[in-house]
Amino acid sequence: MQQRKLAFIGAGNMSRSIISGLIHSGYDSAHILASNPTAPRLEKLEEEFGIQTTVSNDDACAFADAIVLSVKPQVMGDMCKALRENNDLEGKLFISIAAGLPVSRLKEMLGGDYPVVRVMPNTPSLLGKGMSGLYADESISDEDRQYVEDMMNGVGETVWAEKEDDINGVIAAAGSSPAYFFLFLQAMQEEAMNMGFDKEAARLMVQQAMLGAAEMVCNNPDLELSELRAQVTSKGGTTAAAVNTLIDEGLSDIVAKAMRAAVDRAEEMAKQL
Ligand SMILES: NC(=O)C1=CN([C@@H]2O[C@H](COP(=O)(O)OP(=O)(O)OC[C@H]3O[C@@H](n4cnc5c(N)ncnc54)[C@H](OP(=O)(O)O)[C@@H]3O)[C@@H](O)[C@H]2O)C=CC1
Ligand SMILES: O=C(O)[C@@H]1CCC=N1
Repeated sequence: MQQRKLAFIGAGNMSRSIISGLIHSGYDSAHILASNPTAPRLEKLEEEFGIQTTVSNDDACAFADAIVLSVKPQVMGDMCKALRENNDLEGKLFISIAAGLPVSRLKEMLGGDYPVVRVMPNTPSLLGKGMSGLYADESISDEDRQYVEDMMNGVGETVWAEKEDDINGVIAAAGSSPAYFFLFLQAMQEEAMNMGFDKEAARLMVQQAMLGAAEMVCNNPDLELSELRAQVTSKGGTTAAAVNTLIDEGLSDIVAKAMRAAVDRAEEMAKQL
């Protein structure tokens, strides 16, 4: 992997997840810096990963060859405005992980035709189990593409989006989806507690079942998901009773609507911000 000097502007949940994955994949901590207006998050990152930190985005800009724009979409405009007013941005590669902000809008915010690659990661990057969608337009050099791909492969799996709009599909399927799984597990934990298990036992059961199921999916790429389900489902048995309830209550429809809502929200943000 090219060891460029990499700055994260915005040291929140997603930056921490990527930084953790990068450090564990061998990225030199001396080549990573994070900036954030409040110090506590920075102190934690320094302690945990030995990276450099600063409360000044301008110092981050001066340090970096590549800059991950990792603030909330709603503050991106103001943050970029200050960045372009105080710094020479020529020669920097920008990597935006923000939902709903197209490359064209990011270039306007940065005030020039700088190279911008979009990455849509997810928080399991923290454990090197991330899933990221990448998008770069034709102006981005092969070297820059490779750098971003290698960086995100260091923290999980990657797919390139052919069209920029496809990034919104990545948000629905992978960026936001860990939250869907957490919600599903939470509902299962709660029901297990209603059945009399204490909180810890309820959590252990649902998390271990999920982990085993996830590993079965990953270890059997040739088996359809429906086949894995069939292997658990005895005719006239308990699984059939549960699964038929989920199907009859419209689970597929609910999931489709939820994913569509994520895409709609990303499209709405693109118009508003
Ligand atoms: N969380 C996720 O699962 C995913 C998030 N994303 C994207 O990642 C980006 C960050 O999200 P996330 O990490 O969840 O959000 P967080 O709120 O956890 O992190 C944002 C960070 O930005 C800091 N910040 C605010 N203003 C500035 C500024 N002017 N300059 C520098 N830093 C600033 C905040 O500091 P403080 O809180 O101290 O004010 C905070 O630490 C978003 O654009 C989101 O769309 C993409 C994929 C997945
Ligand atoms: O909720 C959000 O907008 C961000 C993008 C994907 C996950 N978190």
